[in-house]
Amino acid sequence: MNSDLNGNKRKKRIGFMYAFRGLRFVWISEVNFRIHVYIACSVILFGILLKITLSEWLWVGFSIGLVLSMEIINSAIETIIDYMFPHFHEVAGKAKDIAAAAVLISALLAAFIGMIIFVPKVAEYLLS
Ligand SMILES: Nc1ncnc2c1ncn2[C@@H]1O[C@H](COP(=O)(O)OP(=O)(O)OP(=O)(O)O)[C@@H](O)[C@H]1O
Repeated sequence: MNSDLNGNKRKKRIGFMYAFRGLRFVWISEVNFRIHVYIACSVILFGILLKITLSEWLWVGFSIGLVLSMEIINSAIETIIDYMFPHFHEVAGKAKDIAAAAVLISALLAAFIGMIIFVPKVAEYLLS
């Protein structure tokens, strides 16, 4: 019983290592992911400079997490499609386009949330 529990804990720790390996893989191979991380860092910097509120931080954090997660899932889908369809295939293209659409929707939502939070603050700053 006890050894089972310990075994599971060990598996969990190893699972985290696999996740970090996945993160490293996406960072190295996906330029779009790196661009999103740079944008996220800039948004966080702006948030600090413009002193956004706690609830605004929650929306910003949610948006960043959503976009990066979608980008990671998109990369996983692309990886498996590239393996299964090394040559042009209608289904491969369709699946990739659909996965890319998920990233687009999350990025549009993040941009919308970002505009609602930051545009009034930037305008106030510029007019003061
Ligand atoms: N094997 C394929 N068969 C048919 N169409 C494909 C195939 N691979 C890619 N495509 C088409 O080309 C588009 C771009 O594919 P690509 O693999 O370059 O992904 P991407 O969206 O540019 O992402 P990334 O640059 O992160 O790899 C796809 O959305 C799809 O429409």
